[in-house]
Amino acid sequence: MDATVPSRVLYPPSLTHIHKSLLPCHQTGKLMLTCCHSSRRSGQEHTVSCSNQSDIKSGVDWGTSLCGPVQKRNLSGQSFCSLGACTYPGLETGTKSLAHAAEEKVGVLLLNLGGPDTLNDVQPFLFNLFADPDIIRLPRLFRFLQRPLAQLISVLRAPKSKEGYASIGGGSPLRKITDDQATALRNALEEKKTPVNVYVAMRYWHPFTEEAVQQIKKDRVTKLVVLPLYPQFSISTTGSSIRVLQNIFREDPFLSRLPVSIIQSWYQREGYIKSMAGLIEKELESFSRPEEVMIFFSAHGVPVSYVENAGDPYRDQMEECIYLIMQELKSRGTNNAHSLAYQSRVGPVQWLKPYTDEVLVELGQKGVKSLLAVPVSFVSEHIETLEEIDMEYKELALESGIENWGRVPALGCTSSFITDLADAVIEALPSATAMTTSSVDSEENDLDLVAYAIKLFFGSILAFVLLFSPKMISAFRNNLL
Ligand SMILES: C=CC1=C(C)c2cc3[nH]c(cc4nc(cc5[nH]c(cc1n2)c(C)c5CCC(=O)O)C(CCC(=O)O)=C4C)c(C)c3C=C
Ligand SMILES: [Fe+2]
Repeated sequence: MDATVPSRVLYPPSLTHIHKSLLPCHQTGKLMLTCCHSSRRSGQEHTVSCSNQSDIKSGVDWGTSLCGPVQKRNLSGQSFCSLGACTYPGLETGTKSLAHAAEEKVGVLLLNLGGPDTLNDVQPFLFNLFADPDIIRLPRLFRFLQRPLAQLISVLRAPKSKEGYASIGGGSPLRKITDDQATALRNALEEKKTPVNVYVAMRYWHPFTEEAVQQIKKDRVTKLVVLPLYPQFSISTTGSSIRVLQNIFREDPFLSRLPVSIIQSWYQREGYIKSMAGLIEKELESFSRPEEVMIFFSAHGVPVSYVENAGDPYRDQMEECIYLIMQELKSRGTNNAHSLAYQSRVGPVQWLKPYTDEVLVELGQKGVKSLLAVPVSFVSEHIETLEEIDMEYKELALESGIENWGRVPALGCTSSFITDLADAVIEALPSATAMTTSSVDSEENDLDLVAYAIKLFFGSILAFVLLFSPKMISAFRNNLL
């Protein structure tokens, strides 16, 4: 890694920062927010998203505030973003006196998805997930339908999801694994002479983000590092959790002044890449002819529109991540063939391709005999590794002619990985600044009752038409919901 890289840590995407980065778009001339993200495919730095001002207000289009205005590229081809330091009146950043530093109480907030603890939790968990406007992105006119739609989809999907959770022991293992990671991270930071409190904030199940934030307030934390447990950024995961955090922080006088540093993604960190390469190498050894094994990266998908319309950097980051892991393996003398596909699609829209199930069948038909599946978008075991990969995809692969199947375990508490997360936290600390916001959102929230009634009327008609559209009906038939 290039030692001259100033920081890979991003500041909280506050509206203050967003306004600073409004620029006229060279294509349309409209005022646009820019988010820089370099791509390995082009080999050059380029801007992947331009979103117009109305999108900013919606609070949904996370393409707008992913990286901030400045992005640089280091010599080894990795991308990072940086923003100028943003100080808040009355709060010094970086140069604290020794006496002040002694009173410091650092918190680390781990962001994760959460999962149902029992089968009874499955439907309410799914409701929380589908009620998230970053998961089902309805046009503004239909936003009032979010909760009824979430209720409907969660009830329809619950039986299928319950079967999945039943087959992995009756609930999600996410809470326990995340708690273990929190403990391991606290210990690793203690060893590095950085004592911290670690908090867990789940997006869709307990402990909810609100619960974690209340604890942070109670503990009078003086500086906070926000660390998502997703290596790559997506609007639907890290973006969604940060939006919730921003909403909570905006309303609270203590929290809105708390210096915060948000690590938005860390897929390019050396420790993570090396840890992944280590797990892959180890698992390859369990095959009788390791050099003939296809390394098959399977990432959780997102709808294509997130990447192509909303500027989600997820696909670019995923491809860069795979590139870096393969480079690391090559440098260790492992030159296996590899491929990347996307799993776990839900609903009647197009998701990132190629789809994992289709690629497995194709590989089998092409004569691939040995395959090592590598889950790459998440660092814990969960339903999509334990059920979807280990059961469904394994069965499909074997039926398709693949004879030798293996799967790399999720990183979990692998010590080199946890140590690297601890380093990421330490690197993030100096850039903590207050999350500041403007009043743009509250102006927008002023309710116009007449407009609301009109929206409700036409929206209901359209929702009815949509729900019974051929696409929706075929999604039900094909078991995609
Ligand atoms: C990087 C990881 C993830 C992305 C991106 C993501 C997007 C995304 N997910 C859904 C719908 C569902 N996800 C579900 C479970 C689930 N999703 C992730 C990770 C990502 N999701 C994890 C780790 C889990 C498992 C949690 C657990 O309990 O172990 C589910 C519920 C399970 C099921 O019924 O299949 C749904 C539904 C969408 C729509 C989406 C992007 C828009
Ligand atoms: Fe998901």
